Amino acid sequence: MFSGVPFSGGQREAFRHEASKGSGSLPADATWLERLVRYAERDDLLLYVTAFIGVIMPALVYVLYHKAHSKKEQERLEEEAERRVVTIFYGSETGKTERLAEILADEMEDYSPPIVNMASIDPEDFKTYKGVGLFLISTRDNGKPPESVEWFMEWMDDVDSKTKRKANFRHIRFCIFGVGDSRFGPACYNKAAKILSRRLRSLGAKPLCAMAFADEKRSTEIDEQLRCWSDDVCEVLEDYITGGRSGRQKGTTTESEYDSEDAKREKEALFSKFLSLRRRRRSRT
Ligand SMILES: Cc1cc2nc3c(=O)[nH]c(=O)nc-3n(C[C@H](O)[C@H](O)[C@H](O)COP(=O)(O)O)c2cc1C
Repeated sequence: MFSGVPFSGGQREAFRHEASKGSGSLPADATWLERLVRYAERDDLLLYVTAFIGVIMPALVYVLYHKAHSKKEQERLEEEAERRVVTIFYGSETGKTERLAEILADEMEDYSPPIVNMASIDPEDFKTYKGVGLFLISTRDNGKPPESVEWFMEWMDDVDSKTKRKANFRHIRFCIFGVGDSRFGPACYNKAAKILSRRLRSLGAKPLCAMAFADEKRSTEIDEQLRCWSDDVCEVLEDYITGGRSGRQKGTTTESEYDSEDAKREKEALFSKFLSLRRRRRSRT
């Protein structure tokens, strides 16, 4: 019986036929699924199919996982790159602030910031901006912003009242340098810069540093006042760009700090002190 003589081809076929009969012929009312399974069982088809799935599925899962992961990583890198973009926005009535914007761009050449006149901002582009905005804005008659920029200020107010949420500009970080003259009185002094700051914050944008005001009344030239500010900004920017990914970074001013009148006065006083110290140091050399 166990002579090792293999079955002949005819015997094997007959055996298979018997086996298939033995596994039970399907009842007449068998469902299509049962028929399909029975059909697949024949000639080891089911075995091949399951073996194939067993090999292919893990490979497929691996490929899909890898693809999803690398897409996420790419998105993260793109977001990071957008966060590092620095743009100088200016609003100017007679051109002085525009000139300051050019000086600032030179001072910050490491960041190669483009200079954008706020009068020609595209609102749709601005809505998707995720970088740092350095805003330079002057104030004209009775605390008004430059005429060419009025629409932008109103648009920000409008977006705010329409969306009623702070999501839109939450990625934007900003620093503001107001250009004005304190001889126009405290109510009007650098009022446009103050309004701009309020509007940006009400839309969710976050200040990176305390607002600074150039005062034409000071004996220090406004160019020099700007240069002092840009030194501060460079430091804060470096912190921001190389530092934490979100929330408060070193040098970031929280809203409450920013809002506090005392803090503002203190910073103004410090800025003036800093300017006169620097002036004295320069005159000595
Ligand atoms: C007619 C006139 C009105 C001004 N009104 C204000 C004012 O209300 N508040 C303020 O801080 N500065 C005021 N300033 C000072 C300007 O903001 C300052 O001269 C500034 O450098 C102008 O910059 P710009 O040429 O970029 O607009 C006024 C200047 C002029 C000539």
